[in-house]
Amino acid sequence: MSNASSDKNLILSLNAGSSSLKISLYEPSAPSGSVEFLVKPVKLLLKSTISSISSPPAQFSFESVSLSSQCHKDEKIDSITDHASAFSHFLHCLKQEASIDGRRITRICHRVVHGGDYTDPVEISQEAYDHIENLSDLAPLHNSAALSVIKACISTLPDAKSIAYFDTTFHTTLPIHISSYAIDQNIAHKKGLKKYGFHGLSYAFILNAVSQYLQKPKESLNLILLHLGSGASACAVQNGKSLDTSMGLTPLSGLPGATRSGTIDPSLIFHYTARAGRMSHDPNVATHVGVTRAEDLLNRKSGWKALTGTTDFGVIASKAELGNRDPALSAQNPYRLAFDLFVDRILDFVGSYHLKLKGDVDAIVFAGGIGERSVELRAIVSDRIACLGYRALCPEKNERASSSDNVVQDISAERRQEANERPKRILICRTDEQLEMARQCAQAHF
Ligand SMILES: Nc1ncnc2c1ncn2[C@@H]1O[C@H](COP(=O)(O)OP(=O)(O)O)[C@@H](O)[C@H]1O
Ligand SMILES: CC(=O)OP(=O)(O)O
Ligand SMILES: [Mg+2]
Repeated sequence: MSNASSDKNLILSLNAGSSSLKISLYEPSAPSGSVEFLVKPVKLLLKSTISSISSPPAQFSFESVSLSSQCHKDEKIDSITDHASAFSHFLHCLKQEASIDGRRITRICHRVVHGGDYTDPVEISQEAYDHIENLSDLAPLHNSAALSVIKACISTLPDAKSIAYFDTTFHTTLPIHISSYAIDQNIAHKKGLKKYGFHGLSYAFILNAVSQYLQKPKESLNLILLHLGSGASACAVQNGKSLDTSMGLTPLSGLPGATRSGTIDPSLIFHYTARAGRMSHDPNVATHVGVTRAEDLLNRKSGWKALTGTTDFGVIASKAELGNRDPALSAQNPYRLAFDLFVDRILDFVGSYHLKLKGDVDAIVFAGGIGERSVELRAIVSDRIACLGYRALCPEKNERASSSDNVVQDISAERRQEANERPKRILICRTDEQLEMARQCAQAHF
C-alpha cells in the first residue's frame, strides 16, 4: 500500500491508441541500489482504460492497484466522445474516487506514435508540439489524438512537465536497405519517405521483459515479435536491435488491423474509388489533419470492421468455425475469412523474418490484445511455423496463459536442445507501453 498519500512527484503515463486511451499512474520507487530497482524504478498506483472512443458509448474502467483506498469502476460514459474528453473524465475520477489531487503529478509521459526524425524522447515545447503536429498526416489515427491530450494536460496541469515518447525510436536501427523504398532517392530524402516503423515502446518493453525472463542480455537476443492489437505489426530483432518491421512510412502498411487494410497493391485504391486523392470530409477526421479519401478508407473503413462488421477479434475467432477444416469455408463465413487472412499475413512476416535472422531465433513472442488473449490464433500460427524448427505448442500452457498475470510466459513444449542451437521458444508477453515510458522517465531524471 502506498503511504505517500500527499507526496508530489507522481508520474502519469498516457497511451493514446487509435481508439483507446490507456492511463497509468506511478510513484517513483525508493532508490534501494538493488538490481530490482534498476529494473523497476516505479510503482503502479492505479490504471484506467477508456476504449471504443471512436464508436460511442465509450467504456471507462478505473482501478486502484496500490493505494490505501480501494476503487474500481467499469461503466459506459456517453459524455466521452474523443481522447480529450476521455482524459478530462479520468482527471475527475482521480479526484473523486481516488482522492488524488492532479497537482501531485509532476511528469506526464505521452505515447506519440510518429516522431519523424526525432530519435529520443523530448520535453514538449512549442517547437516539439509543432513537429508532432506536422507529422499528423503520417499517423492520421494517432498523432492528433495524442496532441489533444497533450493540450489538455498543459491547460489542466500546467505545472507538470509533458514528455513525448515515440513509437518510432525503437526502429532507428533499421539498416538503410531495409528502411528505404525503391523510389527516387532525392524525393525520398527531401520528403522523409522511408520506413519508420511503429509499436516501438511495446517492442522495447517486450525486449527487456524477455531478456529478463530468459536470463540473456538483450544484445544477444534474436526474436520475432508480434504486437497484435487494434493496430498489428511484426518486428525482427537481431542482437537486441530492430532489424525489420512490418509498418512503414505510416502505421497503415503490413498486417491488417481493426479498421486498417494493411498492405495492399498501391494501385488498388484507384480502382476502389475514383476520388482517392480528394480530401476526406468525414466529420470524424480531425479538421487540421490532411487526410485523403484513400487514406480514410484504408485506415478507418477497412480491416476487421469492413470484413465482418466487428472490430473485436475475440468475436471473430469465436464465430470462425475453427473446428471445420474445409478450406472453402472462408468463402462462406466472413469471420473465417478474416481469421484465415490474418494468419496468412502473419505467416508472410514470420517466414520472412526467420530467413532474415538466418533461422537463429531465440523465441517468437505474441503480444497486444489479440496476441495475449487469442488461444486459437496462437495455436494455429504455432502449428504452421513448426516446420521451421520452432518448438511445439503445449495446449495446456496455451489455454492457461490467457488468465495468468505473469509478464512473460513460455507456452512451448519442452524438448531437448542441441548444443549451440537457439531454443526457438513460443512466448507470450503482457506488453505495457505506459510502464516502458514511466521507467524511461524515472531513469532519465526528466
Ligand atoms: N479474447 C480475445 N480474443 C482475441 N482478441 C481479443 C480478445 N479480447 C480483446 N481482443 C482484441 O484486442 C484488441 C485490443 O488490443 P489492444 O492491444 O488493447 O489494442 P489498442 O492498444 O491498439 O487499442 C481488441 O480490438 C480485440 O480485437
Ligand atoms: C501504431 C499503432 O497502430 O498503434 P495502436 O495499435 O495502439 O493503434
Ligand atoms: Mg495499442
